[in-house]
Amino acid sequence: MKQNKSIVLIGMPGAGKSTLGVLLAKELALDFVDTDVMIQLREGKTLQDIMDETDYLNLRRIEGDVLSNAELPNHVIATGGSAVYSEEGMANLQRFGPVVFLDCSADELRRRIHNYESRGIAMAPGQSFEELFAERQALYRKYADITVSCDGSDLQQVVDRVLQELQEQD
Ligand SMILES: Nc1ncnc2c1ncn2[C@@H]1O[C@H](COP(=O)(O)OP(=O)(O)O)[C@@H](O)[C@H]1O
Ligand SMILES: O=C(O)C1=C[C@@H](OP(=O)(O)O)[C@@H](O)[C@H](O)C1
Ligand SMILES: [Mg+2]
Repeated sequence: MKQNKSIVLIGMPGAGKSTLGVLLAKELALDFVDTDVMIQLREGKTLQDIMDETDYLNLRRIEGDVLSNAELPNHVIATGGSAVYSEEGMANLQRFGPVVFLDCSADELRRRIHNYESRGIAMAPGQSFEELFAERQALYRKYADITVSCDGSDLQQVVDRVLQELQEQD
């Protein structure tokens, strides 16, 4: 594992990007950033406020802008689940290190998250969770350098698996 390299976590809401990212950063002596927090700081409001005041496409636009202009060497970068809608944003993040897709089944995500409809997910009104899941799988796979399955594994097991995959890449 090169010390000057960042790691970019992608995946569905509930996949564990934010929770796992901090643990990974500690294991690897890297800094940690959650791009959702970057968006909120820049806008001075919560993601939910942005969605309520405008719409999900505006949130995706702002997210794309933040990701495209981010300078994040030596970080574990937890993205929001909708980061993959920004081609330019993902291309920028890819400069800093490998993209790790935390791959959870729809059933597992449903078990973890009970408020999908009110969680501020950047999705079209009326779109079902299953439709969103299918639409996004293709995008996560497109950007993934490493895919780690998360079903039935606790946080530490997933962290260990990510670390192992990163070592094998080096
Ligand atoms: N491997 C896991 N096993 C069990 N619970 C998990 C796992 N990964 C994440 N969680 C839980 O799922 C919830 C969502 O995690 P979070 O890190 O916020 O996901 P994301 O940032 O990908 O939306 C949290 O309550 C977290 O503790
Ligand atoms: O997938 C999404 O549309 C979103 C996921 C959220 O982040 P997490 O994936 O960390 O929950 C956050 O960026 C925003 O509420 C939109
Ligand atoms: Mg998160």
